[in-house]
Amino acid sequence: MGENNMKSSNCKANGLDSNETKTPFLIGVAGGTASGKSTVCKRIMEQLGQADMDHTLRQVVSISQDSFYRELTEAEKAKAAKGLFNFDHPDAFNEKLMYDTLTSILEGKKVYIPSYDYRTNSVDHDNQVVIYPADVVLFEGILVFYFPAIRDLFHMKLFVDTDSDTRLARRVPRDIKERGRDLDQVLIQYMTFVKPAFEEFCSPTKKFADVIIPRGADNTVAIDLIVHHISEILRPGSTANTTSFLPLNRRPREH
Ligand SMILES: Nc1ncnc2c1ncn2[C@@H]1O[C@H](COP(=O)(O)OP(=O)(O)O)[C@@H](O)[C@H]1O
Ligand SMILES: Nc1ccn([C@@H]2O[C@H](COP(=O)(O)O)[C@@H](O)[C@H]2O)c(=O)n1
Repeated sequence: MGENNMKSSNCKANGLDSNETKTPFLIGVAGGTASGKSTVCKRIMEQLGQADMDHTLRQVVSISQDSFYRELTEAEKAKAAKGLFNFDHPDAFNEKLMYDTLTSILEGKKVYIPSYDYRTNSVDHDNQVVIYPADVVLFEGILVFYFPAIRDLFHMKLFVDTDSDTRLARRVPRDIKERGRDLDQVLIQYMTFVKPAFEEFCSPTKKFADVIIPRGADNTVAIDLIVHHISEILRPGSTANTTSFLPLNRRPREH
């Protein structure tokens, strides 16, 4: 199905005529490294029957903040290869690209997201992912609530709160198997940057969350409640309208 058909089917599902563009419901999912953010997003999509669907037809999409790491200089790349670059500091991200992409998504536009290669610590511009307009967009990452302008864009904010020992125990094998790291590198990076930056930049953003999800994807009750809420938004004939999805600071003034 083409892009226009997709937009029209989404609009129908929400009681809009095909010329109206719907503002997607934007959900931020924050939490420490390996807390289960992407697994929680995956569960939400699975329960909504969206996981194994053609991506052009999805009503719910999930995007990782890791796609918005900034390009490194050659000197920074050399440090990163030894686990000596701080990827957990807000300065490691391209905040403007993140903001511009999310605002385009909120305007109902199709956007292109770079993929990220953890093995080379670089953005892969040759493999961009197309994000088609959707009804619900999940944006997950360690610092999605850190930047005030970006934080204000979310309609709902979730914080995945998993014990730090569990997170480290999950991060070590993941980084070795999936991100091409060796044990020393993972542990040095964790103790030098990841843990202190979590305390300084990520953990304090928990206070902005609407819902805190203890134990991540193991917390099936929390996930069921969130899925129920999203289902209501997707329900055909839902009373939710375009402006009611807008963050407070972007809604037109009522007279
Ligand atoms: N509830 C869980 N039980 C066991 N392993 C899990 C659970 N949640 C996540 N994992 C594993 O932990 C690692 C990190 O999970 P992930 O969802 O990618 O975290 P994040 O997106 O927060 O970095 C992955 O290897 C994942 O398969
Ligand atoms: N080149 C990179 C980029 C990021 N990281 C680490 O990834 C973590 C964030 O991703 P999660 O899936 O774990 O949330 C973050 O803690 C960075 O340290 C990296 O190691 N290399």
